[in-house]
Amino acid sequence: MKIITNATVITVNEQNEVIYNGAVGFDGGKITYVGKTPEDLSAYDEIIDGTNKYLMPGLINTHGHVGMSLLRGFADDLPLKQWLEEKMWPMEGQFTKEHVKWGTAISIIEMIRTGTTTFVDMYDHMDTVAQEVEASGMRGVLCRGVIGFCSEEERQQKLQEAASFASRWNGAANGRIHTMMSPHAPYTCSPEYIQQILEKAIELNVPLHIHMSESKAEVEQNVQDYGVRPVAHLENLGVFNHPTLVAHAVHLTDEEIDTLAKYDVKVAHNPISNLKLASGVARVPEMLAKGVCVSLATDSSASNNNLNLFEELKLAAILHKGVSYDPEVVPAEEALRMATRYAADAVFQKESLGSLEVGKKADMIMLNAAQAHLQPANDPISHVVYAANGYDVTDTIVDGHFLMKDKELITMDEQQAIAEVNRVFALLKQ
Ligand SMILES: Nc1ncnc2c1ncn2[C@@H]1O[C@H](CSCC[C@H]([NH3+])C(=O)O)[C@@H](O)[C@H]1O
Ligand SMILES: [Zn+2]
Repeated sequence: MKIITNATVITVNEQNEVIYNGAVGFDGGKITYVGKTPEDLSAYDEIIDGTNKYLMPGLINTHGHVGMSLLRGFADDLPLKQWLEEKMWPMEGQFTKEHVKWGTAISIIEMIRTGTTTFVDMYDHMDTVAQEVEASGMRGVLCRGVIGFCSEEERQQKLQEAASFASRWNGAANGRIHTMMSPHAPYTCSPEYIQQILEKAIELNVPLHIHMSESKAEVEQNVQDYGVRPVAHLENLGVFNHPTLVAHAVHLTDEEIDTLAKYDVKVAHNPISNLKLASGVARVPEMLAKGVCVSLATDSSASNNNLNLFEELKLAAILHKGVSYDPEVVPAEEALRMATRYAADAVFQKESLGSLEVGKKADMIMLNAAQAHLQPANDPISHVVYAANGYDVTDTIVDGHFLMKDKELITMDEQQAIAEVNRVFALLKQ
């Protein structure tokens, strides 16, 4: 049994408790104690001093494409459609396993360094992504995303690949890997294809993950092609009768927000990506007010351009205040829940992730609180959301194992990943 002692514990439990001089005990990957630092520590065989540290749940990034870190800085300042069709897809078409391996490796390193302990990934070459998750000790919710712009034969082959991936890796890596099925978007998959993917998801009993209502142009195109907006389109196809996580949900009417609430559709909010691609600003306060589960995500490093979820945490808390002229929307505690508790719900693991509570997985991070920019030490939650940044994280623990200890990476070779990602990027034709 291990215990971290003398820390400021930000539990993100139902009561939003902060425990000063707190401690978290854990054993076999699970949390066994949360409370004040006990007088008697004789039951523990490892005692980790958390003095001057914030100890909190690891952040959960609910949407992204980690292989795309290879395209960081490759094509900036374009609108979504042009960016995808002219820049991303031609480059991704050349990706081999090796590209995805090293794009994934630098992403995982960045996430470990900035306090993310679980990430959702929609991509291809997913065996490679899953192997990196397994080797790194991270937690992943992974799916082989499929785009239907190809021959029927290729579409069926992609569907088989996605289903085979989802069934082989679900529960792998000591339960650290969960899987989903994923039609890329309503504008890249026909209704028939979406239904076939949905049927597989039902058969395999895994959730569905899809991009939805990201840009105004997408919504208009959907109305032209199918006579309805994307939400009604997916509702009509039966998608929302199945557990579903949608990415973006930027352009929504009041009725569409009601629909998402009614079916308990989970939302991954990607504020930086949506701003950078000029897609717009999601109606997060309205969604939260109606009880929609809204979580935070980075999207990929090609549209962000990093995977530091602390940036989303702050932006989600301030952006919606500015847009609504209401400083009371998305308060700090709510933003923090969107990156932890609600995100655990968004990946259908709310029983085991998202807060520091006895019985949950020991996925947690520590931040160095003894720094000038985190003084005076008066409100830890405010500081974590508004003043801290991802590189204040000193320790990252997943399933009870340290992936970073005192800023030192335990499972990943950063120098090798830096060298390899540059080598394989140079192999691509631009
Ligand atoms: N913000 C975004 N909106 C829509 N699609 C995106 C976004 N960011 C990345 N993508 C794309 O999402 C896809 C992930 S799914 C992979 C699809 C696969 N290559 C196939 O052809 O079947 C990638 O092709 C990305 O370029
Ligand atoms: Zn995406």
